Amino acid sequence: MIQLKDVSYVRLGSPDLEQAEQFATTCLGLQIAGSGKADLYLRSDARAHTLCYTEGDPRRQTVGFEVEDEASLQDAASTLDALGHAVHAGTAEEAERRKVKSFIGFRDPTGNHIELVVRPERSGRRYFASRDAGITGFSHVGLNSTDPARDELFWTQVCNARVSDRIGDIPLMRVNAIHHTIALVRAPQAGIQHINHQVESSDDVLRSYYFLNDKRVPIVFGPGRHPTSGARFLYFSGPDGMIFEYSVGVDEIEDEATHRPRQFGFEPASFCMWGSRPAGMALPST
Ligand SMILES: CC(C)C(=O)/C=C\C(C(=O)O)=C(\O)C(=O)O
Ligand SMILES: [Fe+2]
Repeated sequence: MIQLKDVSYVRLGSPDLEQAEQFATTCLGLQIAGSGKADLYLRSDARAHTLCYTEGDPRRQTVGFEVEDEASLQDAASTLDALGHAVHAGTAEEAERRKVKSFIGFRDPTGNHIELVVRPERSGRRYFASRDAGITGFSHVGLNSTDPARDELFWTQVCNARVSDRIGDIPLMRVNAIHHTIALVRAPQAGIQHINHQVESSDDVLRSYYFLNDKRVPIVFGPGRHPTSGARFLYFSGPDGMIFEYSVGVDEIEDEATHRPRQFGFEPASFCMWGSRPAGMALPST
């Protein structure tokens, strides 16, 4: 079984790196960690980077997950290969661009591009926000799925993800104690459905609501509270239509052995217990 430790980074293609930088620093609040030939690295926590914009097609989206060590990476490559997933062994140059020791790439059953990485770099310097959004770190992703039941089996049986809760057929899955690191949302094609950063307090969520409204950043859901993880949240849209989420107060699963996933209906109240309705997100809005 592939033992995922944590989500590590997201790589997003963008035709306009200047616009991406502007949004990431003045709206989202990430810190520029450097730029390469066609790469813009951004930090949100102690890691050297957690988001990288690369010049190119916005449909090129990748999520990186950390595995324990080189042996685990090689085991993962064999497992995926045996199951018929084409596995790309990252070159030294590609690994350097990702600030990791080594990595492999493959596609999940929907076609999402996934990378497994060993020894992602941390920074000796603390994260210093470009705007005071209160970000404490990159925490989870929503992934599109053309068949959530099939993909849930991939993430839970081929990998070590465990379902914390379900909303309709959307599984919210953890790979460590945090309520979820991956959510699978039904969609017609592969892609990242949303990118979550944790913030320090509910005040940060609400402050950003007013701040982003002032900046004319489209708010697509919230402020609200998820009955699933208990988190207070705000979703807004960034360059190339990518949805970003701030949230605070995500539950931790206290007892791995006894936790049973709860089933929530596929209805607005399951996404927000305060009554906020998603607008422009592929979720039930009425
Ligand atoms: C998948 C939808 C968008 C969702 O937001 C559902 C719940 C939660 C939560 O319980 O915190 C998320 O943040 C999430 O799954 O991303
Ligand atoms: Fe989320």
